[in-house]
Amino acid sequence: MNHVQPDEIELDATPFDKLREECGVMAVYGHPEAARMTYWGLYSLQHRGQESGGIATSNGEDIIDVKGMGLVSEIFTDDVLQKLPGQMAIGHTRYSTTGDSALLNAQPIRVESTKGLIAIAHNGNLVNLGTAKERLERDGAVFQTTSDTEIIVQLIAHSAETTLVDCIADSLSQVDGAFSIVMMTRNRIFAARDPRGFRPLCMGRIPGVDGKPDTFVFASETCALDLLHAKYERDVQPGELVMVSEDGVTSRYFNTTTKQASCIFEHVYFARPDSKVFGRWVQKSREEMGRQLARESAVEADLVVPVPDSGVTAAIGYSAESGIPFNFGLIRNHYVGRTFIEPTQRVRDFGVRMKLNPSRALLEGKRIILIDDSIIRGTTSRKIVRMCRAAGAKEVHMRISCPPTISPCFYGVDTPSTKELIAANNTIEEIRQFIEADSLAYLSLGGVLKACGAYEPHGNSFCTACYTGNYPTQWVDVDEILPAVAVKV
Ligand SMILES: O=P(O)(O)OC[C@H]1O[C@H](OP(=O)(O)OP(=O)(O)O)[C@H](O)[C@@H]1O
Ligand SMILES: NC(=O)CC[C@H](N)C(=O)O
Ligand code: SF4
Ligand SMILES: [Mg+2]
Repeated sequence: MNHVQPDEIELDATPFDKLREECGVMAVYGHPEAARMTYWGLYSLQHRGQESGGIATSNGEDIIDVKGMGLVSEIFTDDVLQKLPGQMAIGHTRYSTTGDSALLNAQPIRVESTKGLIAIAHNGNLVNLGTAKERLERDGAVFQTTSDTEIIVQLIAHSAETTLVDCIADSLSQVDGAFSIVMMTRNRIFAARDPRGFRPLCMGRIPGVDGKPDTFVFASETCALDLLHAKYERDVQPGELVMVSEDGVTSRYFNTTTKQASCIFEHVYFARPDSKVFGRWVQKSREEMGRQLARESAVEADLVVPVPDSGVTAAIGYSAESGIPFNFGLIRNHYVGRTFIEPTQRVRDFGVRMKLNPSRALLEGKRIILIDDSIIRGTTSRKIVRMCRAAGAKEVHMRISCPPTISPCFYGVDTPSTKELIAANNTIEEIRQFIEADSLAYLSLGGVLKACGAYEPHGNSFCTACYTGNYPTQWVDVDEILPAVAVKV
């Protein structure tokens, strides 16, 4: 066995200095308070990235941007928002997957190019950086940042096409990997998704009052539209480039031949349950994952206990299907963020204890089933199993609402390397011993796909590479993706 052994807690550790999940993007076209609307939207997308945030606005003549490290609410005070005039805005919340976590790489990235001023915000990760960047540098491109996102703008600037929209389509057809992007020039907004549709991106509309034109909104998740009272219209489709200008909304496709591979982990963990992602409610998928898990791995017990926050919806489904009562046996401190990508093991251990605390009144003398969405390093599970036993639980059974995570992600999720993924290096029985549970079971791959509607008519096709090691793109570092020892189920 090759376990990471949790160290003892170090009280002077700073456990929450790097809370990183995913990126979130927002765009608003045609609103007198575009910056403020974008700010509220980003607030709803804060769970997708907490390293840095930024908003760029256009007043028709110039693009002004404000970016900072930290949370959206820390960067954008009322005074700051006043400095962002204009009826168009794009925004971003970041955790880095390419390039440092530094202000330099915060987004939106604003570039004065041969094709005019362009600002861009990106969720996802490009996987053919080497070839594209080298070629651009040979052609004289000077990069301002170390992030992958700038490549898209440099490709636009160096495109031989004549119209801007053709240059954008040309650029997007040369990059590979995951990109849900919003872009802005002085007078237009663009929104696009990579041909596989890895990451979500939706479009909404706020009807204009008193004969004024409608406002168009783009966001990573529909929960951002709700806050703005924007009506969800549709998703930006994989391979689609949407443009909003004073002439209205137009759309074209820059790729129609690549097979869809939307990220299933969005439904398992990342997205908020109140969001519709890839045209499907996350709530519905997650509840169904819990139901399917109960059908696949039943166990006798007195109580179903979710690991908050991400395990809650699946636990509701598990309880409904099994008939075993549900209750919050673990209480979450809401002032602590996500823990799975904390910088060091010691810090992560401490983080789990600060974040979750058992409710002895509910657990004492009970046989409990803990439901979580994933085991990444095993830190959370091991800690909480111990905590629950210390709080008097008689038996602790662990159920996970997705298959074992055996391979890292290269498409915008900062999963740890293969050697840190517990399921890449241990059997399920070994993991059970490590987390000290009475039993452990994962949802099957077929089960998670079914729960996400993949087998329904017009169901999505998903990327499941973190469970299978089968990556939908070719441009990945092969050494890194091969599990040290594949999980023996
Ligand atoms: O095996 P580990 O390395 O401990 O990681 C797994 C845990 O990390 C995630 O939750 P997280 O605490 O990040 O966020 P959440 O509050 O949204 O559930 C995930 O939902 C698991 O609970
Ligand atoms: N997680 C993401 O979507 C990151 C976007 C981009 N690749 C960056 O690193 O800044
Ligand atoms: S590898 Fe996993 S996390 Fe990454 S896009 Fe595919 S399913 Fe999503
Ligand atoms: Mg969790």
